Amino acid sequence: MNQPDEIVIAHPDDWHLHLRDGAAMADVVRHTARQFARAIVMPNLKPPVVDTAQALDYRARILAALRADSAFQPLMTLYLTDQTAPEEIATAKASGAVAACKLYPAGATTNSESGVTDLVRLSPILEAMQIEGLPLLVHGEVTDPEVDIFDREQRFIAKRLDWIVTNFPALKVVFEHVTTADAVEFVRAGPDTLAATITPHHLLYNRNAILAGGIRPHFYCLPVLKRERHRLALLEAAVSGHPRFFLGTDSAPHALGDKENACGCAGVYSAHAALELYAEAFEQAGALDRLEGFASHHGADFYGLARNPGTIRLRREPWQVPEQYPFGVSRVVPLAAGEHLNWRLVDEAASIAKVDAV
Ligand SMILES: NC(=O)N[C@@H](CC(=O)O)C(=O)O
Ligand SMILES: [Zn+2]
Ligand SMILES: [Zn+2]
Repeated sequence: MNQPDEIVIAHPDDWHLHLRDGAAMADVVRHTARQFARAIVMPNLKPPVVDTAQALDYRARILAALRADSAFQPLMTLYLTDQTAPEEIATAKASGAVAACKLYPAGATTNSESGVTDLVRLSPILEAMQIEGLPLLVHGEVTDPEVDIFDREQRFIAKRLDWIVTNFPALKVVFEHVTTADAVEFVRAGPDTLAATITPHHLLYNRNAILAGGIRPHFYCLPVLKRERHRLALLEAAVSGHPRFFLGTDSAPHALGDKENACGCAGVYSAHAALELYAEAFEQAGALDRLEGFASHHGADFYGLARNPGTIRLRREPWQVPEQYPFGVSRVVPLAAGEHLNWRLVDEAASIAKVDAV
């Protein structure tokens, strides 16, 4: 098979990212800024980003943490709660800085304690978002402790997501970090207002990575990795060229001690090598030519934003991923730590900052 040594694609965006805050954020944001032009920044800080004023403050802290020559643009999100006021939606839209609102079912994932407990009572907010044209981003898992953790996404589709899509036909909905064949099918069969992000870890690993041969907390995330059949369905969707599947890393760093713990946190850190990891997955599927649509076109088109000018270049140049990166007062263990990746991002653009390993 013809194996290219270089890939040049339009400057991509990350449509699902956790940057955290403070000193830890300063350490991770440059990893994202050297790869992506823009990113949808998740609002699940402690306390969460629940209104426009907080989103603007957070945005200013992100911009302050970037190198002076960086052109990276954070696209902010609001964290919906039972208390979100419908008026807040118009304020958010008018700010020009808030690109979407995030629905965390209460208790579904990291820092989701303040999330929504009753979807039907959220109707006035969803109505306002539909009118304002603000997309809804969904962590799609039911939280019922009776439901098996491997079935929580699938169950969410029938019990919740279908209801949202049916009742708010003009609302743009992104089913975030999909992990199952069921989710892929639902998005494919759904209207043009429904899209999904796919992470690099769900494309590259199945649930054996967490549990076979020992328990590996750095592969633990939510929704949890699924069996191989689901990984293959995600890979097929990502490389299919379908415009409603696009890149969202869900890069979610936690301090080493919070992962390697008797009750380890959910979240995988992938921002250090996001494009390299996606390139690995697309090459495995023999579909490197589809990477650009997935990484650089589909997301912008769905959000109704301009595609980025400029390009980035990946070279076939095997390199070893560092075991750890700095993370505020701690360290973070990245995805594929110590492993060799075949592709490497070539730093070219003036806006691309060098990031040093530990
Ligand atoms: N994906 C994760 O496992 N964790 C995310 C939250 C989320 O996206 O659900 C985090 O903030 O750590
Ligand atoms: Zn989530
Ligand atoms: Zn996330």
